[in-house]
Amino acid sequence: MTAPTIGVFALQGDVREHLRMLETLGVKAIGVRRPAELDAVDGLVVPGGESTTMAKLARTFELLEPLRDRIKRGMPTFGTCAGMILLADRIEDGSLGQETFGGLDITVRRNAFGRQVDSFEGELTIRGVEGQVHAVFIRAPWVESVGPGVEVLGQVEVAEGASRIVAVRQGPLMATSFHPEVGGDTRIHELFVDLVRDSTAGTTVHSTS
Ligand SMILES: NC(=O)CC[C@H](N)C(=O)O
Repeated sequence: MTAPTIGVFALQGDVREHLRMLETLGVKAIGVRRPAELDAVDGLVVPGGESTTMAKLARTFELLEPLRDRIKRGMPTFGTCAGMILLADRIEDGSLGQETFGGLDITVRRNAFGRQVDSFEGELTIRGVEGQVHAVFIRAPWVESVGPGVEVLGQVEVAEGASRIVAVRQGPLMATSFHPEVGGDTRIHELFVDLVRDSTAGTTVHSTS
């Protein structure tokens, strides 16, 4: 099978790190700034950055509707941090009126971890990845609630006995609150590349939950 082409939404955000990670995995990786580039990809990464700006730029560059359409038609898409916000169907209060690409039946809270722990790192267990994953959170969102079709892949403990969801999957859509493109661990990207390969091979992607 030929290697899939995976795009990285490239109007704003940590584009380069994702491209490098995907190339390490033997995938053809391209930046997506225009509808024609979106047409050329089998899957898309929406990176971290600033979600309000990213949505506005997507609209300006006439990518917003084509993106929504591709996601609706089942394009495997992986959102990290701001990318998670953009894939969410709902944003908790404070961001009323903010547009998203949507697709994931989740409600997210932006900048959820608060000022004091604005940015932090930790070891997480992620479903589908053996052992621990070192996760870097930068003004990260968390997932407040998930719909019935959403599989929780990872959580982080925020207080004794209280955890928040930071990684999810729904069919061909995946999202993490943290930045898996930082550092040399390619395993989260591998999960996504597998989703893209399954989808280009024409197999149905089943949720394991
Ligand atoms: N590192 C990030 O992607 C931060 C996301 C940013 N706080 C937002 O709300 O868009």
